[in-house]
Amino acid sequence: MSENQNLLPFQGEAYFYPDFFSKSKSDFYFNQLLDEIRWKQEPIKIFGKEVMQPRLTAWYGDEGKIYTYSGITMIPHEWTPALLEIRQKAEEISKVRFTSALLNLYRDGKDSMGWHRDNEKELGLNPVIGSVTFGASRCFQLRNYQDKKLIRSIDLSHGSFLLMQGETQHFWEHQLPKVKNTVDVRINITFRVIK
Ligand SMILES: O=C(O)CCC(=O)C(=O)O
Ligand SMILES: [Fe+2]
Repeated sequence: MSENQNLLPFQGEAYFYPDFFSKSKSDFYFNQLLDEIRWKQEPIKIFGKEVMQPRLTAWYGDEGKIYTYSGITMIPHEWTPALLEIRQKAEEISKVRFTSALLNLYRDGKDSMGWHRDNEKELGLNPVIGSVTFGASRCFQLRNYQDKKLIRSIDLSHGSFLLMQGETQHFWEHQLPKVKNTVDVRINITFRVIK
């Protein structure tokens, strides 16, 4: 792994590993996850109003690690063998023990995730987030919270790994914007440590 320069100029750390999983492993995991994960479209509360999220999600993890975000409480499903293998690789490079994973499935270019920080109190002071991508590449952006003109963009490709740590979740928001051109399904796993 040589591609490990910090993508952020200050106030946090983000490291990108483009070929974290081999092509054949990535193809295998993509199909496996597409098939066996209990994908659902869930509502979230925005200013007290329920709206459907523009993507499918699922929550997996250690028993009892309950997570609340945007007004919904997520009770985890049990780890699958594939998720445990992927987590193992993510843990080796991240040097933390991940308790939980939020999975996202973007069906096409209209599915997205808006600007946010992964700063729920369950994640502790400086969250370590390990993000795995299988399937279509999508543009991922980090934007400084104080200076919203300061943006870093990166293509998260099939089999890649992005590690965010340090003060990143205090000072940088991130998003996965919609795209106009046709894109295939993308699966993302964000591994997290719930305290
Ligand atoms: O799909 C992605 O790459 C981003 C996912 C994300 O930001 C999240 O799950 O909090
Ligand atoms: Fe996030």
